[in-house]
Amino acid sequence: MAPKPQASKTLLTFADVHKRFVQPDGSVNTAIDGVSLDIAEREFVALIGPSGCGKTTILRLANGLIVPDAGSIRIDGRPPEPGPDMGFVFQAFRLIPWANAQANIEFALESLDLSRAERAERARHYLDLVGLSRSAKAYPAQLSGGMKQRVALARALAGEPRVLLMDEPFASLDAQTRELMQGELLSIWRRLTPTVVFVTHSVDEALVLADTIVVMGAGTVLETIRVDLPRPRLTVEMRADPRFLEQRSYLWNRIRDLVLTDPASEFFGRNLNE
Ligand SMILES: Nc1ncnc2c1ncn2[C@@H]1O[C@H](COP(=O)(O)OP(=O)(O)OP(=O)(O)O)[C@@H](O)[C@H]1O
Repeated sequence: MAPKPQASKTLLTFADVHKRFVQPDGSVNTAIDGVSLDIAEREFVALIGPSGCGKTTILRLANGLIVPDAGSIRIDGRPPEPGPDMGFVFQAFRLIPWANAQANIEFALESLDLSRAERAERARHYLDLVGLSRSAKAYPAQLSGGMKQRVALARALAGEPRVLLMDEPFASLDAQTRELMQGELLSIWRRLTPTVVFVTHSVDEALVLADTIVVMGAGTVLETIRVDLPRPRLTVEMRADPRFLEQRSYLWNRIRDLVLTDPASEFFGRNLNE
C-alpha cells in the first residue's frame, strides 16, 4: 500500500491516547490503547475495524464528550470541546420527534450567537442543501429513513463545523439510499470542506468516500492506508477498476482476519472456508 503522503495542515491530532472504561462488574476494559493519529484540514478519513475495536470511542474523544486517561488530543492546538465546531452524525438519527425538520435544525443552533431569524434562515439553507426544503414542516415520523438521515446531516452541517464526526451514519439505510447519501455527502464535503472522520463497517463505503482509511483493531491503529483512487468514485467503472478491486480485497481480507483472530469476537477461530 502507498504510504500516506505529506498532507496539508494538521487539524486533529491524537498523541498516544489511552482510554479505559470500568464495566458494571468492576472489570476494566481498555477501549483505546495508545492511538496516535494526524488528520489534516479538509481530509476525509474513514475508521474501519471489527466490532468493539474502539471506533466510536475515537469519535467521542475527538469531540470532547469523553476525555482520555493518558495522551493528548488537539484540534488546532486546543483540547476538543463539544460545540458547533464539531458536527456529530449518529447511526440512529436522534431527531426530536415532536419537532418538525426545520425546528430540529433550529434547536441545534440555539447555542450559537444568532438571532431567531438567522437560525431559521440557516436551517432553511441546510435543508435545501440536503434536498429537503419541501419537507421542512414534516415531523420525523412522516419522513423516510433516508430523509431522516438527511435532516440529521443538515443539523450537523448547520453549525458549520470544521470537523464532521460520523458514526456509521448510513448503516441503517437501504443500498440505493445509502449510495445516494454517499454522493450527497461527497458533494457537501467538496463545497463546505469540513474535515470528516467517518466510522463504517463497509470496505466499499470507506473506499468510495475516504482519502485515508485507518484500520483499527483492539483499541489500536493497525494501519493507515492512503486511497489514491481518482474521484468521482461512485461510478460503475470504479467498481470494476483493478486498483479499486485490489484495495477492496486487501482490506476485506485484513478485516476478516482481524475478526477471526480476535478472542473477543463471536467468530473467533472459525474457518469460514468450510
Ligand atoms: N461507556 C462505556 N462503558 C464501558 N465500556 C465501554 C463504554 N463505551 C465503550 N466501551 C467499550 O469499549 C470498547 C470499544 O467500544 P466502541 O464502541 O468504541 O467500539 P466500536 O469499534 O465503535 O464498536 P462497533 O463497531 O460495534 O460499534 C468496547 O469493548 C466497548 O464495550
